[in-house]
Amino acid sequence: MGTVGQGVLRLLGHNAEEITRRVGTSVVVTDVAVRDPARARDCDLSGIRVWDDAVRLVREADVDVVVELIGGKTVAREVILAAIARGKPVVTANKALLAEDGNAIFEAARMAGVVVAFEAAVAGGIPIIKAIREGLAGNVIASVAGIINGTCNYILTQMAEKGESFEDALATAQRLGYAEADPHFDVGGIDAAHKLAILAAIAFGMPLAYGEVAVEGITHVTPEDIKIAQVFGYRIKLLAIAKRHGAAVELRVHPTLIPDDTVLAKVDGVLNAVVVHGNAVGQVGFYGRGAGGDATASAVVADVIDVARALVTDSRHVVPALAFQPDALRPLPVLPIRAVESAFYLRLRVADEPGVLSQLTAILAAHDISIEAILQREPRGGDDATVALITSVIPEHRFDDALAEMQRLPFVRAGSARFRVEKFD
Ligand SMILES: NC(=O)c1ccc[n+]([C@@H]2O[C@H](COP(=O)([O-])OP(=O)(O)OC[C@H]3O[C@@H](n4cnc5c(N)ncnc54)[C@H](O)[C@@H]3O)[C@@H](O)[C@H]2O)c1
Ligand SMILES: N[C@@H](CCO)C(=O)O
Ligand code: NA
Repeated sequence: MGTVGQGVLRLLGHNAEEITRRVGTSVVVTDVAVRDPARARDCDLSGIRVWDDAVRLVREADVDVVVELIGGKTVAREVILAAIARGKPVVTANKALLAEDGNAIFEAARMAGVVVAFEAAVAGGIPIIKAIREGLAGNVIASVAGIINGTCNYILTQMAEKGESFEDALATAQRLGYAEADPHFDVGGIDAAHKLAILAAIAFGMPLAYGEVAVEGITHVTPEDIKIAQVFGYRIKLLAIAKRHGAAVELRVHPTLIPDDTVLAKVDGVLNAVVVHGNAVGQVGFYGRGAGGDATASAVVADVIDVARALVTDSRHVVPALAFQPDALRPLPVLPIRAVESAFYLRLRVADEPGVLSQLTAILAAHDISIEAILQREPRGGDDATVALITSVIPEHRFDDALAEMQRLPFVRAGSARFRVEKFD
């Protein structure tokens, strides 16, 4: 019931209705184990049996799935092995344990016929495990690389953009629930190396080889290095790289200068990004929140849903074709496009005469449409002039009404262009 555990409990509550429609039955938290029952928590434990001994819970409670969100390699390992021994599927976010002891844990799970699911262990909310293991399974994967520690990326971003000190940025990352219990795992590059070992295993089909990852953290990256790199046109990011070289692989985590006009250079704050190179698909990129209670809970709950579906559905239809159970699909009214809101780009050909702009803008104002950008190009060689503009976000019917009125003006020629504008931020 720490950062991620509370996030999972909240999410299972908030999204209960849709989760039931996806699984075919409700997913209910019946039992939790906590270290300190007296501690105040940002989630509702009413109706839930609270244990002070996690291993005992797993051995004795009447549950279908065990979710391990304790972290570390002692109690967490005991919890997972006890669940496997009882034949209970396990969901965990524990990359440290999996990277270091995963070979033995997965073997024990295989022998017992039990699933150990771990989407939350790598890149938080980004569904990278599922993408590589299932979505890209038709490829021979040549490389997996990216930004996979949210805490380090947050610190480096704050140092570069806000001039914040390393210590202050780390303290904020801890407060926001991004950092590991021991933040040395983050800033020392160890957490990224744990995740890289997991990625390399599922990308290349090799056992977990955490001990062979070359690791360098970000503690010696100074504000001065960040500034000089910026002058050269680079950003400094903690990258994790796994690449095939013939029959060998390279596995490394280190601060890296990357050109500031590349996609990875623009992945800032707690965001993670993973780029996979497959021999059929080419390059595929994944991007999203890599840490934090809610983003990580998204991945944990996805695994819980996977496991729950397998428990309640016949094996040929574990994942419903349309994601929700067939009897849970509900028709939703689709908005007519005229009611959809968007910003618009408009280009008009107009006669070159006085008063053109003011009449066009008067019509827009009358329809309560504000202009975000506008330009007028003078006529060349007897041509008409061009006026182009971008509007604020408005319902489409309002834009169309204004456009129809503009097109009735005597100086507006045929041949206008109109496109929707999406800003994606
Ligand atoms: N925070 C994130 O963004 C994030 C993202 C991905 C994965 N993870 C992983 O998720 C796991 C949990 O991380 P977190 O950030 O929630 O850590 P956290 O420290 O907030 O939570 C861990 C909780 O476990 C409790 N605990 C410790 N020993 C216990 C015991 N014996 N019995 C019962 N409870 C016990 C602690 O009191 C604490 O509340 C870790 O494996 C971490 O690496 C975290
Ligand atoms: N401490 C980790 C949590 C997500 O695995 C990070 O900052 O990325
Ligand atoms: Na993930």
